Amino acid sequence: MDVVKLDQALTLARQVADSVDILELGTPLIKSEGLRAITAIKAAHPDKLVFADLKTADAGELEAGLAFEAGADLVTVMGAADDDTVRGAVAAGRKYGKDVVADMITVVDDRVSRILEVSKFGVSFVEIHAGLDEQARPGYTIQALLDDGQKAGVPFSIAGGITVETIGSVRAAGARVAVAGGAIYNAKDPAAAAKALKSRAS
Ligand SMILES: O=C([C@H](O)CO)[C@H](O)[C@H](O)COP(=O)(O)O
Repeated sequence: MDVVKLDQALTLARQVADSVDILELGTPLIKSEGLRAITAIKAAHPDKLVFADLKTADAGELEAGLAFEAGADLVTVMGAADDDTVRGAVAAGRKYGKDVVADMITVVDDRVSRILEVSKFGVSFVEIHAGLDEQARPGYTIQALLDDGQKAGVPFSIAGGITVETIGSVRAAGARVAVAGGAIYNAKDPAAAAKALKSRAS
């Protein structure tokens, strides 16, 4: 949910809840509304996994711990961060019994090697991710993300402009989680868009 107001996020979450397993709070939403957004979404949807896309770049244990205290079930730490930042976030995950995901956004050169390194630090999975700015460049496709997921051979999610046309290939590549943002929140009918994505992913 890359909306920036909590009320928008609560509305969106309610619209799509029947079709999603995880509610992910995008980084802009957390920056705009703070950790209270995590608490509010979890309170409204206690049956869903709440994923706080912190994209932590430093102080991994501290930041991940703050999000877990607020109610997050999963948080992201930057895969490009210092090894000890990733390890710190994983330590917080172990303390709270929750999951840490290494977001591989910005890791482009030799991404598979870094995926294999961070996987050894105990993250639950890696997110192979092309951010909104990378997606906006001409010629962008999701294929390079899928190829690296298959090459790495470790649990992974894909984020990078997944659509109803591409979500089947994400599943076929073996992804554990498909993260869909704009395909849902930019749709005229987010509930119908989420339902269509789910039907193509199952
Ligand atoms: O993580 C994301 C981005 O960096 C802004 O927070 C997006 O939520 C993620 O890329 C999924 O959104 P779409 O790419 O629009 O599907």
